[in-house]
Amino acid sequence: MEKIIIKGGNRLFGTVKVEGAKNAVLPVIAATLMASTGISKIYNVPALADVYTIKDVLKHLNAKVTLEKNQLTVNATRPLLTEAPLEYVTKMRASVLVLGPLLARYGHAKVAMPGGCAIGSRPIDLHLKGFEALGANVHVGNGYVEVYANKPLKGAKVYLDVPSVGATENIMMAATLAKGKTIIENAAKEPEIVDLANFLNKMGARVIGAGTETIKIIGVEQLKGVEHTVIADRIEAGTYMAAAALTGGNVLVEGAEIDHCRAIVSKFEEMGVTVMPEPNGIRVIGPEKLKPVDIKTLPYPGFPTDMQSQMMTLMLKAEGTSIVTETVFENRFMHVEEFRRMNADMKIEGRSVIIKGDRELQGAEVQATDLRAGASLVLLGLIAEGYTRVTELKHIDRGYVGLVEKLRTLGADIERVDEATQITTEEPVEKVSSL
Ligand SMILES: CC(=O)N[C@H]1[C@@H](OP(=O)(O)OP(=O)(O)OC[C@H]2O[C@@H](n3ccc(=O)[nH]c3=O)[C@H](O)[C@@H]2O)O[C@H](CO)[C@@H](O)[C@@H]1O
Ligand SMILES: C=C(OP(=O)(O)O)C(=O)O
Repeated sequence: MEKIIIKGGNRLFGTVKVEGAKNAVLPVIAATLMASTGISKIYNVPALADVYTIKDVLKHLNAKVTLEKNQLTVNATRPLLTEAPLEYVTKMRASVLVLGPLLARYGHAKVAMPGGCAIGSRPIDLHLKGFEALGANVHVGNGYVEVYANKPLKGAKVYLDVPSVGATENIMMAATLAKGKTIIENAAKEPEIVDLANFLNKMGARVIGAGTETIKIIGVEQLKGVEHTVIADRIEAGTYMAAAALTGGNVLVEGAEIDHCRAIVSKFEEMGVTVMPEPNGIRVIGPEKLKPVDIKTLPYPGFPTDMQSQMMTLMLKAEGTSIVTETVFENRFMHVEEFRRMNADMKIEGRSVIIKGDRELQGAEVQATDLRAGASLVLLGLIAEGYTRVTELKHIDRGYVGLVEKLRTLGADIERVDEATQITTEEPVEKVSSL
């Protein structure tokens, strides 16, 4: 079994480089399916398990895809299939993002219905509501969801009950080739939505207002392949910022975009962390003592749920009591049990966790329950007494490229091993993606 083993106690110093954003690159890659002419070239593509999964989905659909040194090339000009089987959706929920593009281009798409996951039930009702508003029929049965249009999609007004990131992206993509004007109200405002809109507009789409709660899409006849550089991953950046703050270190998180990290930065500052924007990134200097703080996760520009568990690691070191309230996903506290195995004093009360800080944390054998939980257990290992062994690394590989190497370069005592063979196994992304 593969494990990450960390010996706690080292402060982190130096520079760490942030990759392209997982949550931006996945919808952008899905959108390349709509390019009926030309080749799409996507730069700054992180070599993540999720990227290999979506690449496999595109290949299955008959697109020609190559990934070389962070550059992904997609030729989707030959006829495509419109059905993605279960194996891809179980590996990665974001596989449902091919629904919008295929519906737009072919009037038909079918994917396995995604189930819940470790952070909540995660329905796709709002995606489907949007497709129906554009004139598509939706059929759910035998574990699949099928969307089809008997006549061309027609622009419409769609109000989202919650500003879902995935629903906004899927509806935005479907609407690019619909006749007339679509308006998405209460749209998600995440930077990844803006990145997707920028890519679609380069492809020839007319998307206006991405980044605000009202997005207008004027349908066009066809889209073409173009070049695009994906934005930096604000959650990966936040994770390394947390590592620096937690260990009392001094780290430059290179490539991190301060404008996308405002909520994170503001909470770090409340805790007494020094955060300095520099021309090529964000410098974080951890104090000797952290102050307690309360956070509530919210859609962007609120505090991101994807940084919730990493923030808890800082709270565990703070002098006093902090409270985390999770409002985005109904079940994103699975990591609390694992933190407790490391002697953390945490109590779940409904949608909140009360965290008593400043207690000695102890190394233990713990399991990553989702990708951010996995990264957070590694963070906690950096300050725990003795050795921490983190298992279920497939989750971490979905969202972090070279986590172990990057932390080691900053001075952490950390390695990744396969205990069955006692071989150090670093960067196994391709292997994991084929599990
Ligand atoms: C690949 C990707 O970009 N993943 C991100 C995306 O996930 P994802 O796009 O799945 O998250 P959503 O924004 O859709 O989910 C937000 C909330 O809306 C609910 N909901 C969503 C869709 C729907 O049809 N019905 C419904 O009720 C969800 O259950 C959840 O409670 O945004 C999340 C919220 O910032 C992040 O944690 C994920 O990292
Ligand atoms: C929840 C996350 O991603 P996904 O939606 O891909 O599961 C995440 O990135 O923390």
